[in-house]
Amino acid sequence: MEWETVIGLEVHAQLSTASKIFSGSSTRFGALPNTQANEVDMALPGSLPVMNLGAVERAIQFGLAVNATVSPRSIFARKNYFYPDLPKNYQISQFEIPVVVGGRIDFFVGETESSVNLTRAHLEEDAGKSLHENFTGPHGESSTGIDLNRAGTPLLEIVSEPEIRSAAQAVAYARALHSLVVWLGICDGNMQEGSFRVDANVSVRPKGQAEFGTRCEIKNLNSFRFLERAILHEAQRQIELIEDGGKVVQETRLYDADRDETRSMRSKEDANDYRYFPDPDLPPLVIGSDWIDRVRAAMPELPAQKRERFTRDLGLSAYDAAQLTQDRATTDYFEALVAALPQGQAKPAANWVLGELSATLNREDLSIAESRVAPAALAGLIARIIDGTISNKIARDVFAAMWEGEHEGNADAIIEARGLKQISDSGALEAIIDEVLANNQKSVDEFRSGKDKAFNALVGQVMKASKGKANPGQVSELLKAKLG
Ligand SMILES: Nc1ncnc2c1ncn2[C@@H]1O[C@H](COP(=O)(O)OP(=O)(O)OP(=O)(O)O)[C@@H](O)[C@H]1O
Ligand SMILES: [Mg+2]
Ligand SMILES: [Mg+2]
Repeated sequence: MEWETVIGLEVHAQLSTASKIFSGSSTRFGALPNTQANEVDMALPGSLPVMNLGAVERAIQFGLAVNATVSPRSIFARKNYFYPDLPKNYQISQFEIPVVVGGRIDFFVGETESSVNLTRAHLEEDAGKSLHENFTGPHGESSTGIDLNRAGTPLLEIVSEPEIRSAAQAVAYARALHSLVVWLGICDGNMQEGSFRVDANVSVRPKGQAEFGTRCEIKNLNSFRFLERAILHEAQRQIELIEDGGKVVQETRLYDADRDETRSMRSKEDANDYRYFPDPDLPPLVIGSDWIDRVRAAMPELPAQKRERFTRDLGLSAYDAAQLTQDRATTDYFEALVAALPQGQAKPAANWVLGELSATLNREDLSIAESRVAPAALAGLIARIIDGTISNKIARDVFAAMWEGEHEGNADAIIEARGLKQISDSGALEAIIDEVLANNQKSVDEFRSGKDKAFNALVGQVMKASKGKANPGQVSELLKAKLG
């Protein structure tokens, strides 16, 4: 039987506020345990939560960026459950009316355009952390420590519709979401530190069946690779289970990266298990249109707007535009490069950024902000290709020399010093061509007897004889004239 995987993702993005969502404690990562937990975070009797407007503002930014509805009035609710690192025994979250409703993320899966609708995004607080390592109790027994530094850290939980149909699409969606929140500056995106965590809901159904299968939820995936592996494994597990006559039970599972498998954690609680009810300590969150307008006015140009501008005004393909807007630093670099080039040269600029520059950065494991060739210097190199001084092939060598800092990374100085100027003088070219023709009689004969390939071989020989410096277009013309 052919199976289809159905996936919906819940993403917890930690909002980049300096203090917690309902208290004044710092959210800085890495502090000593419990040095950043005050009476609200510890749930001492009589303490009351106070809304951090910075967190709300970031939620509004997100809502605007994904074309969602920002609720004029949303409600905080208590989600009740017991966990040692949740001192109130409930988490403040939003249930019936979240701050952001709907919205959509557009992205590419490989070179194919795709989009996923969002159900909602709501504000909530994070829990603390249980530390199971290195704790010994008074009688030498092993014990668990509780660190409440993370308790009350602001989260935006972004919930997708169950519209995703493959692990690759899930990863591409999560990457797009990640790059958007980082772009907006509302989340630092640091996955190792847990600033962006993904829960994957996975079910399978026979292809063509309308109803969804029973979902399992794999919690807290903190890398894109784990997300992909976890979904692939979970879908396979469910398919095998059903084909063996079993039934999927709704549950929460854990992905074990070391063993590369998912494992049951607990049977899944439903919403009513949490006994949600409006938190009487917090008034409804009211967001007026004036506030939304102020946030909108202060928003940076969004990746989607840049993409549109790049395709419309610069004539780039949608794919190139998407690649160039994956993060702000790449976009900034590309725009500086285009600005330093004559008009109409966006395409070669894009090719260089996405080609040679990206490859070099990858190889050296550097970010584009750390590029050893600045946009203005790269523009100097591309200008020499455009005016025919050097070929694309030679330009790659010059780029490598610029990268190594030769002649202070100045393309012109390198071309001059290495004598790389393209030979466009027809007298000089003809001399080389005559010699090549004399030495390659076989190719000449083949060409005359109708083998077109032989022509390319001759062009190649001329390029080789000129050490790559011959102007290829001119070589081709001169060759044609001589052979024709
Ligand atoms: N049959 C299904 N198969 C796969 N995904 C599903 C299915 N049904 C729902 N989903 C997805 O599961 C997710 C449910 O998230 P939601 O936050 O609404 O509920 P929850 O997981 O019960 O809540 P929480 O984990 O926050 O307590 C959504 O992303 C939704 O698209
Ligand atoms: Mg959820
Ligand atoms: Mg969930």
